[in-house]
Amino acid sequence: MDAILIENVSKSYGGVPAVADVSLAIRPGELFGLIGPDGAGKTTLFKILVTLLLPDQGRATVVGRDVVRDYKALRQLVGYMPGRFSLYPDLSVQENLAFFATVFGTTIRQNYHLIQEIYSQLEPFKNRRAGQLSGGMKQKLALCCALIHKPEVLFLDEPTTGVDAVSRREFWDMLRQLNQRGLTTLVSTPYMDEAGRCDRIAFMQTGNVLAVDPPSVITNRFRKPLFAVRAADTYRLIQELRQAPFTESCYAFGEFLHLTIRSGAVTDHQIGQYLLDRDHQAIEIQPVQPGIEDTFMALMNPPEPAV
Ligand SMILES: Nc1ncnc2c1ncn2[C@@H]1O[C@H](COP(=O)(O)OP(=O)(O)OP(=O)(O)O)[C@@H](O)[C@H]1O
Repeated sequence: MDAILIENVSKSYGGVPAVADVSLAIRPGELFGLIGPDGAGKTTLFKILVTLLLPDQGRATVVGRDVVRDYKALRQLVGYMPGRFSLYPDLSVQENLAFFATVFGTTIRQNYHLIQEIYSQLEPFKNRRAGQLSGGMKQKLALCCALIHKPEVLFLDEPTTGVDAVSRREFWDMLRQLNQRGLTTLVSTPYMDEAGRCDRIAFMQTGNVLAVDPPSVITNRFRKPLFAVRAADTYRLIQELRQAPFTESCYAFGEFLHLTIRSGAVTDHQIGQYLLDRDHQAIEIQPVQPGIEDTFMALMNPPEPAV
């Protein structure tokens, strides 16, 4: 049995589709990532799966329970960490946790072993108001609150947005540990580097799921030559590379531009010559291995068919 099964689910707001005919199956014990830009429909899909929103069409089950018909039973079985701050800022760390435990008819003591490792980092601040915690600490507390009733499936909607890089890495280490204890986890993120830490990922854009695979399979599918290019005048560089006959796509990537080649062999030397002919200065060109972000860009912007 799939841990999460989504079959042709659609949801619109005032006639505008937010989730469009999405089907997806997530296996028990998977750490599954939903990757997509703002507005892709990730939050809407999460809300449907945790029974906070009704789908317009299609059906979905979580651990075999229907998200519409069995919503009451399901709420006990899922843990949900919403994207926006979900804690009570005026309650202390300990009071927040006790509150969530009580809502689910349990106590902190009963399930303390589940959160012990994470909560031990919060314990020195247990009397501090949640609103006064750092971003990383808030996120750890929200995770404890989502786990305190011993859910079978954990839903985390952009848990690391706005959190510093070190806390993000720590958070993913915690997710992997929880997952190794058998917790199925669906996590959404706009950060491509985090996608690589999932067992499988689904790309989502404008309500549609574009591809589902393990991260390594996704990047292996990227077959076009890829170059990182940099020069003194970035603005002119991107304009002129986009006009070049050999260019399929060109987009900003950190301090460089990533350039994919239309077809046929173009060497870094030929690209360099094209830029020298246009008086570019301080040119750097190197072939690079595609990452998940490159694959995502290729999926989002498929090349126009040649006419
Ligand atoms: N309550 C609502 N009323 C109207 N439109 C909405 C509502 N909630 C979401 N939308 C729209 O539906 C689309 C999908 O939104 P959703 O929040 O599910 O995407 P997302 O991938 O989670 O993005 P974000 O990270 O910005 O939350 C967006 O175009 C959004 O503007």
